[in-house]
Amino acid sequence: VYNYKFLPPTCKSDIYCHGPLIHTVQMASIFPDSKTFVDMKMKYNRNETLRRFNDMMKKTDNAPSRHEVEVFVNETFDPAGSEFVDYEPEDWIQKPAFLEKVANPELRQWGSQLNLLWKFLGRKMRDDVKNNLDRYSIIYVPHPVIVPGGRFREFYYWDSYWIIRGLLYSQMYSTARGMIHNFVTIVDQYGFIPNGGRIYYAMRSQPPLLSPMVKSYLDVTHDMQFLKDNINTLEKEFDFWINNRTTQVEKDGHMYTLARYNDQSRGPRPESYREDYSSAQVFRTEAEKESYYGELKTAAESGWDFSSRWFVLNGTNKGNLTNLKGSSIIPVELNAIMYWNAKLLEEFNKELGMTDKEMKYKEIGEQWLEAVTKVLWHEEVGAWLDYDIINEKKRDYFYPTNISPLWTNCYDQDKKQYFISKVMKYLDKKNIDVNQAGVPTTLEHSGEQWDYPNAWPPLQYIMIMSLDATGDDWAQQLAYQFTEKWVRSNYKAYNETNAMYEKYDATVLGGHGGGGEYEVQLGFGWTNGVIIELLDKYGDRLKPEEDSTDEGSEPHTGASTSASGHSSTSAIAQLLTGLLALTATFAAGCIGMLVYKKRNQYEYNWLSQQPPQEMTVRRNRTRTRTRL
Ligand SMILES: OC[C@H]1O[C@H](O[C@H]2O[C@H](CO)[C@@H](O)[C@H](O)[C@H]2O)[C@H](O)[C@@H](O)[C@@H]1O
Repeated sequence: VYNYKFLPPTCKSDIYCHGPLIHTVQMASIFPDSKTFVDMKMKYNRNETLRRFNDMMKKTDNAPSRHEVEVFVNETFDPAGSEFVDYEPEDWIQKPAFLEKVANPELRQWGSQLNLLWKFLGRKMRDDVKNNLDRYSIIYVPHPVIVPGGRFREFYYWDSYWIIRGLLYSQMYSTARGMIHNFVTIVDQYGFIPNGGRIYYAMRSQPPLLSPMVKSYLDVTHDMQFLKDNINTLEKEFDFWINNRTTQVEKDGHMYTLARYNDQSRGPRPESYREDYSSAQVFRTEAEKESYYGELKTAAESGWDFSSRWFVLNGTNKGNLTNLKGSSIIPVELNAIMYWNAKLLEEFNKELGMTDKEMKYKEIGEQWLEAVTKVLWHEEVGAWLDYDIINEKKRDYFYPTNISPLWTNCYDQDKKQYFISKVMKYLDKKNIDVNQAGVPTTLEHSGEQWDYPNAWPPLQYIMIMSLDATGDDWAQQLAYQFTEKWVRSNYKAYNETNAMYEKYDATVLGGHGGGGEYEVQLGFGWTNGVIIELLDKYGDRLKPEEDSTDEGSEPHTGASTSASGHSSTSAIAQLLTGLLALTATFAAGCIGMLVYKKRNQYEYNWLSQQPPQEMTVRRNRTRTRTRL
């Protein structure tokens, strides 16, 4: 029986996290997205807010209508997003060096527009937040942040890794430094980094990428003082994962320590309260319901919310959300990242002359590498695989993360060729490259957003950088093929809809992703960061679309042929068409930006998904209406 009684709620607040108020408001369905309510600011202090709520309940005999709840919310709360003021990053520059590396003029122009988007994703908190913290659900941070976009109005932990790398390529060093420093202050306060910048996320984290963020920053700035000032905090964050997220796995008579995602709190996710509470009704007992809530939050901690990757049904990945068992799965990338953390802490301490600590982390790294290899590597498969603790067996399903130990060098470097050739054969067998627009998240079509056919920026990045990091020709060629598909698809979607998406469709060139519990979001922090880095790395040879002179590119299916038929036109016509399209896109972009500047920043712009207009976006060869 799940012992939930001693678990704390998702946060202390009886407005934003638990208790009758959030239950009544969220179950009344006054907003299409449950996250809207928990992002609203209280007009009054907690006691007064509760007094008004109790009054309303008394007047309505504890059964308020939807309208009565709506009136209460409008009278007692300010709109979501009230914590921010307009902010344009001070270190933004118009022509960062990465643009010079992009040979193709269309892609260079696009890169320039992506660089511009940092201005529209910047958020700075009002002073009032600091002075009246108890009226907000936002977690106060001292420096401005770049947010993902749309409904995601606050920082997200793992998203920030790709955002910060993008900022560094855009030469926005002080914004990047500020974001990392925000995380440092949060670890000092909470002991770890929450999933996102809201108190309702404060009992779970996301993949631990703080030390890798610091490494990215140091590689560019060599700011050793920053490292010296913050090394203890980086170690503290690592300790959180070691102390709260590891478990023992037995293999061939030996015990190994490995990490897993594992939320330890009570109640539904406040930002998806109605969804969680309603779907939990299939369970009979409180203990079963609480265990289910725990699994939902554990999946959210992984960043893959939700996916068949966390379904365990009779030892398979079939089922639905009620079969979530992520806390009993040892995930490959989390352990590859834990190894990376240990190696970075070893390296950082070495640079600071802290020999004892350098040795300590060296030893932890060695133990992790051994555990990952013994428990997660499978020679007969040719890949690392997640491990199912319940059924004591490997989960032999394709995920891009199955090769993530190549990204973090979490394998025996003396056997590099052995690992590379095994992995290349594995990928070949899985036929991943048949998809024309990227690498799918899984091969399961569950309808969840972290499943087929969705393709996510961080997973493309992990796949590409894993292959590239090997230094092997064959692997690097495949990395480039994946890059080409991804860049072309993102570019096509941008040209057609003037938007960058949080996720795409691996099977449709220019198609955005879908599924899951909320509408696909625009903006979008990690998407822009990944594309900027790929433009920097491969910009010398990337082209926006396949042309007849392309060599070495894979044959594409008919659906991937350019909608404008460029391949059959002459070079001059191509150039003119390109220039025309570019001017039109740029003009549309400028108009979009002007509209954006004129409207309320949070409620009526395309970054926050509110519609100045409706547009049609192609998806899976049918046309669906998407609000921009
Ligand atoms: O509100 C539902 C869930 O939304 C977030 O998850 C998704 O967006 C995040 C921001 O881009 C991203 O980090 C995550 O991988 C996505 O699945 C949030 O992180 C979840 O906790 C939340 O329940």
